[in-house]
Amino acid sequence: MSTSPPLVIFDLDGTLADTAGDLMAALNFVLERDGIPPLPVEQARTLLGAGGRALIRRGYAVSGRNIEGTRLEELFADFLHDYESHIAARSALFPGVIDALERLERDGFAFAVCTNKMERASIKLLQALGVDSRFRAICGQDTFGFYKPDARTLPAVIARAGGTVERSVMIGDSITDIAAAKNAMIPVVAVDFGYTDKPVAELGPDRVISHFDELDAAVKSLLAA
Ligand SMILES: O=C(O)COP(=O)(O)O
Ligand SMILES: [Mg+2]
Repeated sequence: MSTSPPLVIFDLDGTLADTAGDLMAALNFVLERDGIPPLPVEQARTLLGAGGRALIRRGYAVSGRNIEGTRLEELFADFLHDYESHIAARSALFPGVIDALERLERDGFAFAVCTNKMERASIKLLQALGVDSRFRAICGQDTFGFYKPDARTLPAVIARAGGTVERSVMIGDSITDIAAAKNAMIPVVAVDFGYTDKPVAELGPDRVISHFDELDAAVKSLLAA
């Protein structure tokens, strides 16, 4: 008999938490130091989803500058240092997250986080938001040596959280999450309030929700299927 609970795996930036204000502030810290005008927080939509290095590369590319190699690594270290100093100053859980976790927990679900943030920053953010202890595993871009959308990522998170691939669902806001789930043949619910330049409904998720109040029904219908 299996004792593994059904598992709900959450993306972090743009899914569990609205973090664009702090991420864009840290990006603007490095851009401004290089004499580049700050980017508006609305631009997060086109810049976030693939992790901090991608954010920096895309942020510099807006003004036509190509950043790679050791320069990228230096900027990434400075970005992370700045970001971690104000990690939840302008960040908050999206409405209904806590209530949804409590309802699903009462129904026997367990939870994990799979993000392309660094693991340390992810844990620090979830601690600051008061929810870290609710997750059986908090996995970041540097946790396994591969990351979303690599097909191995979600199975690795599931193994760490003590779940099974057959009874897991991914919740995310971007093409990266939807591709990671499809690559691992795991059903995926997209939230439509996160960071994506293309509407998530066009990216082929199994369900789309606009509020966490709709999460339970979406997850249960996918696991029953
Ligand atoms: O912020 C990013 O670029 C990635 O973070 P996410 O995987 O939690 O969305
Ligand atoms: Mg995201």
